[in-house]
Amino acid sequence: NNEFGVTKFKEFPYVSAPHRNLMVDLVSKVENRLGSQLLPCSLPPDAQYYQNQSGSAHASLHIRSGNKPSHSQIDFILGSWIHCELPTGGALNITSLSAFLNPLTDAPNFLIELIQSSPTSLILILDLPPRKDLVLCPDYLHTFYEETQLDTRKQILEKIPEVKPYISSSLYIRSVVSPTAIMVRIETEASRTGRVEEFIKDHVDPIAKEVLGIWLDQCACGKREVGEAERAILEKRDGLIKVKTIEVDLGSSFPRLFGPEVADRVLGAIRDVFTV
Ligand SMILES: C=CC1=C(C)/C(=C/C2=NC(=C3\c4[nH]c(Cc5[nH]c(C=O)c(C)c5CC)c(C)c4C(=O)[C@@H]3C(=O)OC)/[C@@H](CCC(=O)O)[C@@H]2C)NC1=O
Repeated sequence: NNEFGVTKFKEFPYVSAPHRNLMVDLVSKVENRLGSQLLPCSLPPDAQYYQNQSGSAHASLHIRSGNKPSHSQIDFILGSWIHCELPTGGALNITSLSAFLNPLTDAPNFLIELIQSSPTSLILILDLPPRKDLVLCPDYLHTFYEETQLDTRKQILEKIPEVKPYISSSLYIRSVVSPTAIMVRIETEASRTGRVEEFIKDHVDPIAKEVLGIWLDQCACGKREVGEAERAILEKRDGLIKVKTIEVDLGSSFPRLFGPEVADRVLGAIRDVFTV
């Protein structure tokens, strides 16, 4: 019975056109390529759209699980947007799309997050987080990170003057990303309005679509041999990452943004999907 019933997840409201277009295009690219393998979103409606008591924070969550493991190596695809009005008059917008594979393959997952906390600054996280130890498996490093040239895209972005590395305060987060992870913050002068939108349109959009394309071709639709013992190790590692990233990303921000009751409900719904 909330007005979000009419605001579809896929409209990514509250963000600029280039930001919305990018997220809509990425979700469509995933659904067009993997749609036949994905079940419809089965989250309860009050987890698909939720808001805080005062209505100053609105959010949407969309999770589609892969068909039974025998038919798909997709664990689930998760899309989300969060909009919070800040007391300073600005707004916090976090949009994210993540794709998790199941132990039928050991290929990397996909993650993009755009975190905008002011009209002149944006944090971009774009990575194929590894699912195996890169020291123990040199061919994994070669196949997914060297051959795919992911580092060249990272270098292109970091050449842009307003782009600075984003160093997460969480050592855990730093430990789960790949060596080619794009974790940057762009800070523009207040006078240069529209610069962040230009950056998203000219640089983030094409690179994000290329990285997603690599993930779809080489990871989601690639074939990897995974033995029984290895599958058990993958299952454990994947489970630990899901539990821990919910805690790091959402554990403190959700109760603060949505209050304990809504936070518990939505985190519970996410955990139900994450820890199958
Ligand atoms: C595996 C690789 C990962 C990386 C590299 C990674 C990075 C980061 N995400 C952060 C955050 C974040 N993300 C989301 C989306 C989201 N995350 C999950 C997780 O299960 C779900 C289910 C959803 C959809 C609801 C929200 C809502 C949210 C924050 O509030 C938080 C933030 O904006 O703080 C500024 C930052 C926390 C650490 C830091 O402050 O530096 C950091 C940038 N997060 C990873 O998982």
